[in-house]
Amino acid sequence: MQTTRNGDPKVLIALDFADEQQALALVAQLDPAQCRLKVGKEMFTLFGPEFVRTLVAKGFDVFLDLKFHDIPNTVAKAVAAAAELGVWMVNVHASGGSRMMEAAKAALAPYGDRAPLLIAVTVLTSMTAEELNQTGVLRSPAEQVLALARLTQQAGLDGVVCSAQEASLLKSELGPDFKLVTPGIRPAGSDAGDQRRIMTPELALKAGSDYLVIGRPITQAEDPAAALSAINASLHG
Ligand SMILES: O=c1ccn([C@@H]2O[C@H](COP(=O)(O)O)[C@@H](O)[C@H]2O)c(=O)[nH]1
Repeated sequence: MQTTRNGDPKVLIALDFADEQQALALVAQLDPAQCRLKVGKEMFTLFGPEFVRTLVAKGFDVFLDLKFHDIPNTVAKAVAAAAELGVWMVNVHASGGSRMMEAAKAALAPYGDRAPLLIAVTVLTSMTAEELNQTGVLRSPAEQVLALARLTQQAGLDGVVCSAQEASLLKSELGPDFKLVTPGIRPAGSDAGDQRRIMTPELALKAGSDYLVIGRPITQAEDPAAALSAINASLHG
C-alpha cells in the first residue's frame, strides 16, 4: 500500500470543474498536508491523465474516482493504469462482484508499496431507499451497504465508499482497519444539492469515517481555502 509524504489529512476535495485553470487556481491555494484531492469523471474526461499527473507532481495525494465497473479483465487493466499514474487511491463498483474485485486487487500486486489503496463503491450517497428499491434492490441502503462492504472485504480490498450514515455500523461489523471513505459531507447550513444520505464533517469523523469527500461546500465557497481551514479546525476541535 502506498505510503504518503503528507501525513494523513482527512479531507479529500472533489475537484469537479469544467475549467482546468479554475481547478488549478484553487489547487494553488492548497497545501498537500491539509487535504487530498479527488479527480472524478468530469475532469478526467475533459483533461485526461495529464491533469492527474500534474496534481501528483505538485505533491498531492490523488484519489482517482472513476468507479470502474466492467468485466474482470478490463477493470484489472484500468486499475493498473491508475497505479501507473501514481495515484494514492482508486475505486471500482462493489456490485461488479467478487471476481472483478479480486482481479483488480491482483493487478495491483506488482506495485508493492507503491500500489494505490483500492476501494469499492457500495450505494451512492445520492440514493434514497426508494431509489435503491427502483433498481431492484429491496434491502434498505444500510443493509445493502453492509452486504457489499462484506463482499469487498472478503475480496481483499482496502475499504469502501459509503455514506457517513453507515459508518458506525460498518466499523463495528468490519473492524477498524477497513477504510471508510464518505462523500455526502455537508457542513451545518450548507446546501445538500443532489446528495441525500448526508452528515456534517464532525459527526462523520465521530461516526467512523476515515476520509471525508467534500466538493461543492469547499469549491463553491467564496474563499475555498478558508472553508477548508474551518472544516479542518472543526475536525481537530
Ligand atoms: O457515493 C458517492 C460516490 C462518489 N461521490 C462523489 O463525491 C463528490 C461529492 O461532491 P459534493 O460536491 O460534495 O457533493 C462528487 O465528486 C461525487 O462524484 C459521491 O458524491 N457519492
